[in-house]
Amino acid sequence: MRLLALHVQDFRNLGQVSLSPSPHATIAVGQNGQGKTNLLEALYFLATLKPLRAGRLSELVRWGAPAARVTGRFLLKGAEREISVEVAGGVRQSFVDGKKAPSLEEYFGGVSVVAFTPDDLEVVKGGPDSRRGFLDRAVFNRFPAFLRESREYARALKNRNRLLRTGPVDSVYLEAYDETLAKAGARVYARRRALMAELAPRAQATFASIGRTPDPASYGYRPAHLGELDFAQADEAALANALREALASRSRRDLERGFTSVGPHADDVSVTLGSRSARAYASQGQQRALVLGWKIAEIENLEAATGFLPLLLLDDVSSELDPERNAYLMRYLAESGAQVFLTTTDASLVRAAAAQDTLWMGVRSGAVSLSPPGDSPSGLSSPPDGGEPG
Ligand SMILES: Nc1ncnc2c1ncn2[C@@H]1O[C@H](COP(=O)(O)OP(=O)(O)OP(=O)(O)O)[C@@H](O)[C@H]1O
Repeated sequence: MRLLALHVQDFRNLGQVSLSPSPHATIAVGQNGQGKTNLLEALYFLATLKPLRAGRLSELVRWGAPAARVTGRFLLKGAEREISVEVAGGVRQSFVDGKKAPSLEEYFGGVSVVAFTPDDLEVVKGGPDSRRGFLDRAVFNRFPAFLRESREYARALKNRNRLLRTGPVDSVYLEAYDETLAKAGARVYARRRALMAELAPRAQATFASIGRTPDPASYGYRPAHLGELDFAQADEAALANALREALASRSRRDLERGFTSVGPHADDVSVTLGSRSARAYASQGQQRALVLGWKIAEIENLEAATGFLPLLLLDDVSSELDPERNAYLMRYLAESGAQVFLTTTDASLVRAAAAQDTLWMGVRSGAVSLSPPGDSPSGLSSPPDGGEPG
């Protein structure tokens, strides 16, 4: 898979951007607050239909503009196809080759992306919700149908919570809501479990080579409150049963509190180092190495599963990693052959990922200036005047 062309219109502070990315590294250099992350976010949104940071879709539309639109032309299995996503009036619409996308499967058609941001580096010590988001992003990348499945779960959860808040509830009525929630929840459990089965061993192995510690890492997911269930082996019907029972047994408490206390939305991912909680005991450098191990595993896992390397989006992570781990990452990117987009305020931090055909771009006040391929800002360790190389 390769992105041949990208067009962005009125997305956040970006007015109009058209570029033909390098098959390898495309690097956006600029000072803080200029629009570098917005460019990656546009690409992430195109490839996943999910915002990277925004809470609401309307945040993605450039202030004062009626709509935001991102279009990408991809080379996939020898054929070219164009996908677009548009946001207008808080509503998203997706297109394939200029026509409304008939289905998500048709839209994605093999496009996949892995993003790596400074927020990811904080995930080990953050709260369960950020780890869940982190896990689910990997699940979306691996199983695009999860976009719809997780929404179904979110809808069922919202409906049950609304019912709990409206006061005394007929138990037969509540059971019907539990049934819907349990089925949708079982799907989410199964998807997360499948992803973890593939990813965790790879992440553990990658960490072993970058962690600089004799302690092994482990990454695990086990839903809470499912009793004696053998989570690793249970089929989807058994998962749904277990969740239905957990919902029923906690319904009094849920009614008192007005929200659902069990289900995939309340789970956590455990990350341990030498069998101790990494959140509680790992150093900051170790925590970041644990995340780096996970991200590299995600890339390799997607390649193994789909036969393609995903697009890689790295938002200013180099300045957050120590020099040794940054060097590891840059070497990995250069050797992997992946198509990668990097942002940085300091070109010297990412130069090791650049090859002869790197496309360097400067980003300033939402405008992108391009340097011809190969015209790297050599000797430019800190780009002058807002980072317009070349
Ligand atoms: N919907 C929007 N319309 C117009 N401008 C927006 C919108 N959303 C965000 N911005 C602007 O985008 C800018 C931030 O861009 P971005 O996050 O891409 O910065 P950056 O270049 O990655 O900076 P940093 O290096 O600090 O991460 C801010 O000036 C913000 O006000």
